[in-house]
Amino acid sequence: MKAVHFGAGNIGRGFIGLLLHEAGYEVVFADVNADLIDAIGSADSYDVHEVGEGGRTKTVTGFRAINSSVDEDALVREIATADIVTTAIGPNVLRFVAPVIAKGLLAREPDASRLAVMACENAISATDILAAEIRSAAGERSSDVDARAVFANTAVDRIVPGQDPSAGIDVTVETFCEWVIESGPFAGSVPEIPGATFVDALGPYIERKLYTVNTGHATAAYAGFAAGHGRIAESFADPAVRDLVERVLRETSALLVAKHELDPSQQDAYREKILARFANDALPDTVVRVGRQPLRKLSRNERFIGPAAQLAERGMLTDDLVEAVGLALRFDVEEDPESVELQKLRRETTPAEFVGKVTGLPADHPLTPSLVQVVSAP
Ligand SMILES: NC(=O)C1=CN([C@@H]2O[C@H](COP(=O)(O)OP(=O)(O)OC[C@H]3O[C@@H](n4cnc5c(N)ncnc54)[C@H](O)[C@@H]3O)[C@@H](O)[C@H]2O)C=CC1
Ligand SMILES: O=P(O)(O)OC[C@H]1O[C@](O)(CO)[C@@H](O)[C@@H]1O
Repeated sequence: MKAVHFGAGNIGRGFIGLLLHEAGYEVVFADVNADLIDAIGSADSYDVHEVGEGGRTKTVTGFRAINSSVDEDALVREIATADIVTTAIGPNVLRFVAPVIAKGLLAREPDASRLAVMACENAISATDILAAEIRSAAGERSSDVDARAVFANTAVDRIVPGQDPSAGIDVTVETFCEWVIESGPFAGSVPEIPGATFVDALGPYIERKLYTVNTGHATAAYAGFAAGHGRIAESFADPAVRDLVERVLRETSALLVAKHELDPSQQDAYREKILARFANDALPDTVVRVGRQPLRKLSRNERFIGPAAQLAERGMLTDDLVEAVGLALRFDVEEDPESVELQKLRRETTPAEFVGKVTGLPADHPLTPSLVQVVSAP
């Protein structure tokens, strides 16, 4: 069994590549980072160090590596003969890998089994976004794409911090991981991946994950940055930051319970477990990494505006989420192009224009006035 995985970064090596390896797949990593691909290509194994309570080290073997910017033909051949294609490259990059996946699909033998395509990104319906791009890249052969592929959305949860450059291709991760995949598209024959959980309805899982883990983590990052903290664990140990994270997650939990009819005590337990993960001092994670790409994180369906807009539409409280958005506006990191753009927009637009442009909310949305107010604050 063979899997082609796009993105040999933190999640690629430390989570999806590991689980595919444990499931018995040979993993072909495809990445545009030449140094990384050379390092993976010249290694026989790498270690995944799980840190925190119960952590242990796991070794991944049986992989190869392809530089996807220079060796497209080889990549097409690999996809044409693979069982699974996964991605962990960032939601905004999916459109760039779609053309080569389309070529690989169209190069498959017509009687080959259907290729399972799963985007493993922090975004709602990331695989649907990828599938649309693949169909578009296939042009008039888009119906062949659907005959040859099964597209399944997924939710991925494991905190994998930036890595120490001296660690080579080894990866340090937290012990927790959860890969949830929608089963419907497989029509009864899901791929064998023991580390993954297949569910009928992914919607509640992805919203619960994005609006709890990601909303809380990003709040800790933005509040921590504003308070002058560098590491996430240090930020989370600041009582004022922790208090805000807890308040924000009580608001998102209220939405999740109301919308998906979750058991409130189970959601409380889920939230507590996540708060303990944020406090993991063994993870060398930074507020700059977790807060990266603030414009994406402040967009319409993402971790702040997504839940806050739905809460406002239901007439429920959003004060703490709006406070967190206010802190996100102070994320000013020279090396992060979206942070630079965010600060530029703040200087060059009115608060109302800023809210419309960044969040995509119309002026008459019930959340808009409180956002305009927080953007107007000095
Ligand atoms: N790191 C984490 O804790 C978590 C990350 N995620 C999600 O996983 C995805 C990946 O995140 P990370 O692994 O942290 O990022 P990363 O930056 O460590 O890895 C991304 C990799 O994708 C590669 N890449 C970029 N453009 C590419 C292209 N066109 N073709 C092939 N490879 C390309 C980069 O060179 C890099 O090696 C993101 O969507 C993120 O939101 C989800 C859960 C947790
Ligand atoms: O990867 P994104 O979407 O930029 O979000 C930042 C971080 O959020 C988490 O997924 C969960 O908190 C991180 O570990 C992740 O890298």
